Amino acid sequence: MKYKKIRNILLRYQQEHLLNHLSDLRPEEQEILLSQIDSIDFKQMENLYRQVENNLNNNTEEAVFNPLESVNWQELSNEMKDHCFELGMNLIKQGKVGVLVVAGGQGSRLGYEGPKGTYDIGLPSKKSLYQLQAERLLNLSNKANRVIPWYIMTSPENHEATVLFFELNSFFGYPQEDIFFFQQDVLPALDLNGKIVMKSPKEIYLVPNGNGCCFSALKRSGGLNDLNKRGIEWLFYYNIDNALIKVADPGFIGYSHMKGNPIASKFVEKRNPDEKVGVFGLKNGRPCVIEYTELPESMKYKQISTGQLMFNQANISVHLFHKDFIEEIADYDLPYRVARKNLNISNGNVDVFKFELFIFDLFPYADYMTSIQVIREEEFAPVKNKTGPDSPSTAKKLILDLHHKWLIQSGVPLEMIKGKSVEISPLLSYAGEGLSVELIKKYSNGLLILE
Ligand SMILES: CC(=O)N[C@H]1[C@@H](OP(=O)(O)O)O[C@H](CO)[C@@H](O)[C@@H]1O
Repeated sequence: MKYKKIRNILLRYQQEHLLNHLSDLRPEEQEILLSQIDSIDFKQMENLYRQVENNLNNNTEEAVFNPLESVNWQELSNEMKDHCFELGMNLIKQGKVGVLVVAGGQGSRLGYEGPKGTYDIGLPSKKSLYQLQAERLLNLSNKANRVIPWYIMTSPENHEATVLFFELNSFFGYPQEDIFFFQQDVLPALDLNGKIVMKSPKEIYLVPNGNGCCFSALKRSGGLNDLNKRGIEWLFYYNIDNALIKVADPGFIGYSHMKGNPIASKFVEKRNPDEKVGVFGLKNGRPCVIEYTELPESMKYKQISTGQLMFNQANISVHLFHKDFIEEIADYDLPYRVARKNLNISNGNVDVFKFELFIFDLFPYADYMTSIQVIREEEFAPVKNKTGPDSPSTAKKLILDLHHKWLIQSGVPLEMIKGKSVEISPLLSYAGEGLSVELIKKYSNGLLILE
């Protein structure tokens, strides 16, 4: 009965190839494949393919783009920085700050099978990205005497492995009741002719549907209720793959709170016109990010009189959202963005279209947003590629260089650490504070590693 119904649907949408190998499968495998097929919205997939055919992805052409007003954190006075920090710390102390990490992606460029957050970038301590983040959050939580709730978005593909990783590592000392795992959706990938791609004869290739689904997924999972119950006002959003992420940065939170816009973001200066980062701007007067895949050449190289790129505010995927805004937009339908990718399947490689929602397609719903420039070397160490730029080795070097700098700034004589790799546990210092020569002597290993 189920088979017949499914077959008819597939025939209607010309996707009957999904059943080509059904008779070769064991009964339980057949059952799994049929329910996978049953969960697909074929009408939606047909519409998405039509979108590709009509090349509707690029909606940047007719709009008017302008740079977004911003402030450089470095240029604020020390009084202002202290004031913002205190404001942010107070919000954390009052339990008004939560953190959301989007960690459901596939890490295909990195060539790593497991959840990206479990990746060890090769630091002396061998800490995973998750551990680095957990410890930074714990440091702040200890200072505030209040645990910062942590919402972790996984995908069906990596959910179990993520939770297991936390369990095996005793949640890195984080109170379990303050971690909330929830899952994003997946969508099939389509081949260039619009056919749904099979990963193997028994499985459809399902791809996480992008970070733009995070608030609807949070709501569906009960996470938004949890946020409300706890009285959280600001949600600090970030991408799992930034090894230098200053999670729940109090200064940033304080400044954004003071400005009062529903969204705030950090940015760094774009390294060069071709760097694969989105850029902030105003689209027809509303805040937006134009993704690197969609930035027209005319905007990419455009300079202002000083020679600086006009659109130079590189998105490092660090945002702050006000809870009221999240509630307002959680159910909004965002447009699916199309990307052409090469996927590895059981009988080789195949070119596909994959469909994703982008978090920053929510930005134009805010009347204005706060935009803050920060220092790249202190805040942005993306782990995207296996080797070369933005890889584990560049991220590791950025962390070790920063920790070295922290010690020097704390008055530690160069001879003591010259030529050594310095790694400071985030449990010991959140952003370089509280370090000294005595500390080096005390923690020559463990919390502070010198190699
Ligand atoms: C949809 C989305 O969030 N894209 C972000 C995100 O891209 P990735 O495709 O995940 O690398 O992170 C980049 C920073 O690491 C940022 O520049 C870009 O705009």
